[in-house]
Amino acid sequence: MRFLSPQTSLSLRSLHNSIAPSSQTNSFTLSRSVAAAAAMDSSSSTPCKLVLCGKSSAENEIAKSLMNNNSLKLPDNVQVSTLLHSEIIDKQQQQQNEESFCIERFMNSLSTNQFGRLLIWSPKLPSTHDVVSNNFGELPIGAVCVADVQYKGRGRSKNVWESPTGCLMFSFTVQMEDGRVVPLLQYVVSLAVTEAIKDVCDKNVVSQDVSLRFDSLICTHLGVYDLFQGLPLIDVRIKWPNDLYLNGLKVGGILSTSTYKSKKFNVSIGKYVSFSVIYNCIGLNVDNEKPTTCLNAFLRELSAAACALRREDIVAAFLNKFEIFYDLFINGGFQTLEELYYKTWLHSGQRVIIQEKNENQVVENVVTIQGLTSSGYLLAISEDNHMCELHPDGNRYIGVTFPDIYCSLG
Ligand SMILES: O=C(O)CCCC[C@@H]1SC[C@@H]2NC(=O)N[C@@H]21
Repeated sequence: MRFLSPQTSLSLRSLHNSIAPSSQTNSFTLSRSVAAAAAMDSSSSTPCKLVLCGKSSAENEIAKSLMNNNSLKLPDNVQVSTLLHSEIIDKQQQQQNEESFCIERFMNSLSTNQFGRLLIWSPKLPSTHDVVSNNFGELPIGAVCVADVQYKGRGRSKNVWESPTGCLMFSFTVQMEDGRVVPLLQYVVSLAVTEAIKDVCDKNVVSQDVSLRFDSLICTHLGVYDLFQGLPLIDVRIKWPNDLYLNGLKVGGILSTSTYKSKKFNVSIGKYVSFSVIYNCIGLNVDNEKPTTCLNAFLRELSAAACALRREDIVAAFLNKFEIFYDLFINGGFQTLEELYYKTWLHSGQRVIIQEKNENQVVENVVTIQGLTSSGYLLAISEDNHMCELHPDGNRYIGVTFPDIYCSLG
């Protein structure tokens, strides 16, 4: 493994142009300031509505106590109004609003033992990340927060995440004791998103009519459909470390943050333990074509008769998938998912140029991406057979076309 000195600044670009450059204009993480985004919220004086719903009576009891004790808080003194889904009288009216998240539909598709069993839904809030991170102590692990609109959406590298209707935006928590594997969890999340989208496409077969089946047959013949029946598979791919790409365009992203909690008393095992809490946040453009593309626009291009994907189905399928993957990851390590991960990411065998900047000189080296290192960075091999580790560099753009990663300390 080659180790590079801290002073060395390396940038990296692909030799192939198979992936669109990750520029600030074709992603959702536009560099508008968070303050400007917050100022856009004209209704900040009205309380933020949080609707709680449990999968079973156990989680509904937790929901009731959160509401009765006014436990849920938001930063910046944003007022919160907590409601129980079971007590909303105008449920029927809500369901008629096509754009609103259908809680019943989500709960019916959810089949997990832990993740997503307590749902917090809001028609409009600052950021789902703020809800799960500010209320960690109150919420059961795995509680999920979904918003129809965010007015203070966060992207990585302090970017703003544009969060209009049609974008699926949700966050949930995970608690882990082994800090060494925490950096790999975000890859489990990415993989669960791409697999969930495939699952939803597969399952939609039951709702298709005869004409779509006929359509599907023709397309299968043409090689567009992966399955004899079912919606065309939407092949969302992972652009390391945390972007989701469809047809060369960014369609979603993952933001994972973590905090370390030292020596808390664990009642169930009767001893003090240290652990990390990871806030996993997902933004996926399901139904809004701006500024790049969305899953449903892609589907419509494949088949005019295809049913649109619904956010409720995707979040539920994600949590179902994530629970299975998380179990494999915790019990067998990331290697249990590695093969699938490498099939899904965009980088296997990709040749990239590393630019090493030393004072005024730029030296270029070609390396080939091999996979991930045990700590979750990119493992690459140079033409003279030296291994090196490539680190992400947020959105820094160093005058090269691809990607937004560069090589730093090994
Ligand atoms: O920069 C990225 O690509 C990651 C974007 C993550 C956006 C999601 S949307 C739901 C959650 N709430 C936020 O404020 N951000 C994340």
